[in-house]
Amino acid sequence: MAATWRTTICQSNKAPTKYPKLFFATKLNRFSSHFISTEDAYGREDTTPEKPKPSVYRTRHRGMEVIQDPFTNRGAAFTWDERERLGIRGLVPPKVQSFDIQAERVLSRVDALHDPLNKYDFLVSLLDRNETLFYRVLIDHFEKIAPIIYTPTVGLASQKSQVIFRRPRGMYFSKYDRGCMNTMVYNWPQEQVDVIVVTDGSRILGLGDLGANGIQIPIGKLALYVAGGGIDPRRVLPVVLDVGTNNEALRKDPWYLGIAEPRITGDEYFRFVDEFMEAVYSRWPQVMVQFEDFANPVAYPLLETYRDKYLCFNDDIQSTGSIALASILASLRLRGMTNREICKERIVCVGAGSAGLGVCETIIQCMEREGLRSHQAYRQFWLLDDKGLLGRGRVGLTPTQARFVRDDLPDGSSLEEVVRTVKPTILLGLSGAGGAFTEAAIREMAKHVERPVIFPLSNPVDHAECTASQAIEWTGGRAIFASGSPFDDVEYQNKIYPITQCNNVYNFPGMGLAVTACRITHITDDMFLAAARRISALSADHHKQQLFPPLSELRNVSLQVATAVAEVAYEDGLATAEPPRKMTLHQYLLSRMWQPQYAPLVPF
Ligand SMILES: NC(=O)C1=CN([C@@H]2O[C@H](COP(=O)(O)OP(=O)(O)OC[C@H]3O[C@@H](n4cnc5c(N)ncnc54)[C@H](O)[C@@H]3O)[C@@H](O)[C@H]2O)C=CC1
Ligand SMILES: CC(=O)C(=O)O
Ligand SMILES: [Mg+2]
Repeated sequence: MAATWRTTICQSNKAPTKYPKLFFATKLNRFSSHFISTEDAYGREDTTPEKPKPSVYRTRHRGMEVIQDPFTNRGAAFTWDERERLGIRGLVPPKVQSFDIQAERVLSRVDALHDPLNKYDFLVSLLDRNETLFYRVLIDHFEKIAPIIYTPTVGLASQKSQVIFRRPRGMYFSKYDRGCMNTMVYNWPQEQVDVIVVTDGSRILGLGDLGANGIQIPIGKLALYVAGGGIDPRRVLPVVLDVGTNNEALRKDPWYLGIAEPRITGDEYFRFVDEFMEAVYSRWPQVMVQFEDFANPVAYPLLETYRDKYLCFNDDIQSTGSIALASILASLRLRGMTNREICKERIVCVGAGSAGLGVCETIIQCMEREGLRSHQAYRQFWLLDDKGLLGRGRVGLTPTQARFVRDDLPDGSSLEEVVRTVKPTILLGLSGAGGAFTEAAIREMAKHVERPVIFPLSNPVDHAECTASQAIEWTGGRAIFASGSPFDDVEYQNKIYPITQCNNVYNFPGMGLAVTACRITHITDDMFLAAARRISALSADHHKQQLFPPLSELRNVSLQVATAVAEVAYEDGLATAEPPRKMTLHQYLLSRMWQPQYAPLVPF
């Protein structure tokens, strides 16, 4: 983060008379051709998509401060005017390098590195130096860069966080900060924050309790909010709640940067989170909070406590539910069926934690809207956890799990037994247990259905319940496959099978854009359902067997999600911003997307 934070953005639509040359020197770079809207990074101007109006960045920094602030730094790309006016002449190499060349150089450095963790380290250090360039490269090369700053490599980075630590990013609230959080939030240098992603590190991807190392996940998610949803990078805040860790190896590691004590639990834990939420909303009443990677025993209670009180959602429960539903709806289309036929699906879900339950509950909401009664919808599901099928007689279930208890098979039945009896049409994996979809189970499933839908959604890659090639091979090429982490396309019997990534990244950036731009006051299940339907409708013939567009189209998908969410919000009276009359909702949201551009940098 920058040493000082005095840069602001000029909101003016008028050419600043003082610096006419600079203003007219502004060029639209190639992002503009895709996302022509406004060059105002905060997007508050009443600009039309057809007539982008350039803005300028104004800064109070001078000299080295300009270079050390990642929001104003441009490396060797400062123009001569900027060098002159900001006092940096002689502090940067004499050649004015173009943004394109800079991006090319970054990409070649990434390609030259072989170890994924080194790539991660290189990219995060770029983020620390030059945010605009980082986002330019990420947006232009989502498919290459996202797997480094997001799953799977972010998992490795979380495990090694104490080794690769360079400088802090985001905020840490520890159990020793109790009583101080109300004042601590004012230590964050930005006046405005639109999105907070917070974790307590208790269930990081499928890797378990990683304590304060979990901070890498909010950092990665927020990078995708910016790149995918066009959220202003100055207005995002990654947070870790360090309530201790039950990971003994971390506690014993002298390099570990968190509190090396067991986690606080029960009322003490919930009071801690309460203090955090109150502190955050006392400073930023309109911020959206995303709960991320909280272990199941606390994830649902936290969501239930706060969903009506604050502007918040749980990514693993709600966004994952939305994207999994989108994948299923898209698979219906591939199978030549209508959305209504979702009611006939027999769904086996391996994993009955936050994500598994969130996904199944979202599908049930969709089935209900397609005409099934609630109890009928629940009958279409068979859930397994680490003890096997959730059956009658099982003790210790949460209220949500208890709704899925079956009495047609014994409690604890294995996946193979369940598949043999149930003959599922859809097999979901949200267990974090790599390899949980056995060859026997998948071959058995493939005996009974023409197009088995197989979604091992656990992250990172080696925690997926099966690989893409296993699913394709064991079903003789008939599987409709999607995975949580990216897999390469599969070649099987001289045919290429493109692989869809089914990850909540297709959902949350668009949610953030809609909430921020339309000032949505409350996030509802209907918004997630609308997002799912919109994403599923994006599957197109040109994507062949892919269920929806590849990650390279994340920005457009996010815009579609935002539009669907905003439509619901306005209809339900939950959006308070008034988009300019001359714009459609879609145009307005587009105009609000931050773009990585070097707008002319001028002194205050
Ligand atoms: N693709 C995506 O967008 C997302 C994927 N996930 C992934 O889902 C996985 C689970 O996440 P949560 O539900 O939040 O975790 P959780 O800890 O709340 O739940 C895990 C569940 O899996 C069960 N389980 C563990 N080992 C098992 C085994 N061998 N066989 C059957 N069940 C087993 C547990 O009993 C528990 O019910 C993680 O790997 C996570 O990365 C989570 C959110 C989004
Ligand atoms: C993708 C995600 O949120 C998870 O694996 O937890
Ligand atoms: Mg997660």
